[in-house]
Amino acid sequence: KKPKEPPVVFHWFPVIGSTITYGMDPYRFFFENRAKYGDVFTFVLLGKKNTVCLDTTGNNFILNGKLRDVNAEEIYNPLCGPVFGKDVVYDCPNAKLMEQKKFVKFGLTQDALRSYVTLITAEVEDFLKRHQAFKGQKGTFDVPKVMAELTIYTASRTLQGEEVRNSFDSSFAALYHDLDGGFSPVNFMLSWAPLPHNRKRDNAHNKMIEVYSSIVEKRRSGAVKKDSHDMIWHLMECKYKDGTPVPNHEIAGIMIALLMAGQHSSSSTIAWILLRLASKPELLEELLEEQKTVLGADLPPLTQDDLSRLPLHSQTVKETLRIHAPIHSIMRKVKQPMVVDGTNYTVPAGRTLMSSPGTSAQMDRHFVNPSVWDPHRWDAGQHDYDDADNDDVEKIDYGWGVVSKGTNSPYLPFGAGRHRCIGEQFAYVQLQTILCAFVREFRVRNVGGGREVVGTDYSSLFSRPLAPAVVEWERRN
Ligand code: HEM
Ligand SMILES: N#Cc1ccc(COc2ccc(/C=C/c3ccc(C(F)(F)[C@](O)(Cn4cnnn4)c4ccc(F)cc4F)nc3)cc2)cc1
Repeated sequence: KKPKEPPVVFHWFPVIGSTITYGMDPYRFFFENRAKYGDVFTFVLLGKKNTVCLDTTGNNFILNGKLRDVNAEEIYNPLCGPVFGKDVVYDCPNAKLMEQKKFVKFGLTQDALRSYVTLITAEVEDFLKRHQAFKGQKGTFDVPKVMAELTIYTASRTLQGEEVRNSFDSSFAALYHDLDGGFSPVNFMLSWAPLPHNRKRDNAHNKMIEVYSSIVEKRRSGAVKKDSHDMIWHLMECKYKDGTPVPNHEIAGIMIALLMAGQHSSSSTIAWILLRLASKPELLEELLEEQKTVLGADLPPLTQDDLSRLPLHSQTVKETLRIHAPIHSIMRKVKQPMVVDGTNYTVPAGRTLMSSPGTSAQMDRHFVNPSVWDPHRWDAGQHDYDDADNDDVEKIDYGWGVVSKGTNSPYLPFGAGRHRCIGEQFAYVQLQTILCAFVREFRVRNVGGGREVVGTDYSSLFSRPLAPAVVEWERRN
């Protein structure tokens, strides 16, 4: 007798299934169907059955799944392979990805992060003084558009290095744009199709591999002095466990992957932070107060050590990621039949599992008034569930550093388990530093002073604010 499978969400048409309702608003889709079917249910997305496993049990079941049971690269490589390149991330065995994550994690040293705070501050201050959108004393600006530009400058100046940063002022920006055109949900299905956006993607990818490889060659030749902590220098010195150094095309592919990851996640998050502050300007004043109280009224240049002494700034980032997680759906391919934790359902091999930590982060059983954006909810002692940094949380090392399994946490914006993010520390340094510099320079508020916030655009690979999202700015002092 066939084992019992999870209930299937009602749908009128085969293939289309629930694609539109899910694609328009994944969280609304998850909550509505959770009310009908519970935490585990199946829906049809572009002709494929996806079994969703929600809440902390579902997060743990999928994100801490065993390598022999769940597989990421089979789902992600058709989309990511042509963008990132050969032999990196999902275009190689998981063991090789674990080593590549170790390289990157170990490249983000305290010294590197310390130097990034200074570099990011310089980029932001220069940007806020010279950018077209910020001429004069006050005005308006389109937050998502302007923050995307600022993010790419701050990320390329630090992680990518001087040569890449300078090339963004010219050809590289166009290459990035064409490559990014291939980084969209339609390519979960059509990444192989000889469509114009894929030809542009492939052309841009090949040119970017060239750019990175020539940077590496020039540096190996000794023509360039090592005077920074960028990730290219670090990867040039890394060796795999079997002793082989990282080949140039893999250094290039990893750097492209870091560029795409960081750009979409950080620019969406900093945009949401500013849009939320514009809807709640009193919090902006509190942030400035925090800096003056902790760092001194003369607001000396920010250092990395300062960041850990500005709790309201990090809580602002933390709370924004709770409501506005850039990745709303995480997927894995089932390799052999699995009984779903906490149920008597079995999912067959070949099924796609979908986890949504962002959904558990908005459940009222875990957070009071979950739809209210309130950084103070994270004030010391206001919540009890296991935070990643307390010691009675189960920890595990997949070869790229010890991580908390995040087994019972309803708050996992960076995922959990072997595929957990290694960019969290960099993201926090980048986001908090941009926030600090912005708070010092500007007041922001909604046009007309309202307290509303724009809706979310779920149509691309990363959730982001619906654009354009224009707010008023005014230079302080
Ligand atoms: C606010 C910022 C960010 C958020 C919310 C975020 C979120 C995530 C999530 C949810 C995952 C797990 C994906 C999965 O399980 O399939 C992940 C993995 C990852 N992220 Fe991030 N990320 C952020 C920034 C970054 C940055 C800045 C980098 C690089 C510098 C980065 C590099 C990676 C890598 C390499 C992985 C591992 C993927 C794997 O092992 O399969 N992320 N991130
Ligand atoms: N009609 C309709 C209709 C239907 C459906 C939809 C939308 O449906 C969906 C469904 C699933 C998803 C999944 C998001 C997803 C997963 C993986 C990745 C990633 F792999 F790329 C990443 O994790 C990204 N990352 C990590 N850290 N920061 N960024 C990454 C890893 C390592 C790496 F090195 C570089 C990386 F950048 N990116 C994104 C998004 C949208 C719209 C419209």
